[in-house]
Amino acid sequence: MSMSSRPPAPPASPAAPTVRLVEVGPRDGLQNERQAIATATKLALIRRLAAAGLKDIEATAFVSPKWVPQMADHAEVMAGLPSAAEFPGVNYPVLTPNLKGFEAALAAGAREVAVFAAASEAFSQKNINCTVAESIARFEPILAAAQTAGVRVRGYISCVLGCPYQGEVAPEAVATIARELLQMGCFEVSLGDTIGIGTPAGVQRLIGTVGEQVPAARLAGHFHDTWGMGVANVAEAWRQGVRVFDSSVAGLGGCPYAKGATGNVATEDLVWLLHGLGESTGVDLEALAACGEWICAELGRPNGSRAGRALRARCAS
Ligand SMILES: CC(C)(COP(=O)([O-])OP(=O)([O-])OC[C@H]1O[C@@H](n2cnc3c(N)ncnc32)[C@H](O)[C@@H]1OP(=O)([O-])[O-])[C@@H](O)C(=O)NCCC(=O)NCCSC(=O)C[C@@](C)(O)CC(=O)[O-]
Repeated sequence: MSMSSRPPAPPASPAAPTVRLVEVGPRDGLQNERQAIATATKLALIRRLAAAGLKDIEATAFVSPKWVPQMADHAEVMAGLPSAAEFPGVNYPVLTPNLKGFEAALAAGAREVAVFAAASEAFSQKNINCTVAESIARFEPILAAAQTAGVRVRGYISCVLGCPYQGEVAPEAVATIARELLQMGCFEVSLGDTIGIGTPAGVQRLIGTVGEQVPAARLAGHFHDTWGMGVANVAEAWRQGVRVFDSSVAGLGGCPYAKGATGNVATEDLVWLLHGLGESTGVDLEALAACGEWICAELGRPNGSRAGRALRARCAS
């Protein structure tokens, strides 16, 4: 391709981010990988993500190693995180399904945790072996202990746009759980399209309904890209006023309890979209794309980011 016909460079991101990106690659992106990934590789991924400018990097999950073996090295990951001197202002949240997980996370130095519920009873049983109401009750002592310890708690809701076991999910059910999580003390609720089945019309209905009970400023969008709607769904949620999005470098991932679900929307694709919308993310897209290429080579899997592949092709031309 000649220089003159090259596409425009990605718009640069000014210093102060206007949209917050929560990079979930080291957790959501890796939890479903069949091959055991070395802790050193996970830590190298986290370091590269921080170097690319990401400020919220979900590092691991304090879940049962019998349920998700890939996250069994959670304490080792926490022990090897970069220092605040190396990457100032970077936050490394972790998943905690119950008090046991929270206590282990706290002992390992976590300063932010996430509890995870579902808007579908069937998914709740498969994922955390309890009903939705039981899961909320399990979170109560986590929220209380976190408050005492000065730890922030994020809430996730899975299957907000459909369930792999149950099918349709009513936006009203999502709204009720979102309100409950915030009332319990979660600072934010991330709405998970776990199987990536939603479309922008569904996102519009969802945010409209949830927004009647919860301000958009307290919501995050967590879209998987299984059906190729990830970027479109982020754009719609953004249009509805959501300014926090979860994503995974190179589109890594999938959920162990949602067969066939692919990774999250790729962080590179989101950064390209958001910069194009005039938002700033604080992320260096080229460094991020290089990180995506590197982790895909490490894992021996294709790069799921369209923007990442486009940047690579441009650099190679
Ligand atoms: C919740 C449990 C633990 C219940 O699992 P359970 O088997 O019902 O737990 P239990 O309380 O009966 O305990 C059974 C054993 O697990 C141990 N145990 C109990 N708790 C823990 C813990 N925290 N850490 C380590 N070990 C633990 C406990 O000590 C005991 O050990 P044993 O006596 O048999 O040796 C289990 O179902 C679990 O770990 N589930 C996690 C599933 C998971 O990680 N899913 C993926 C993350 S969610 C997701 O990806 C969706 C999201 C967030 O990205 C948003 C979206 O896209 O939708």
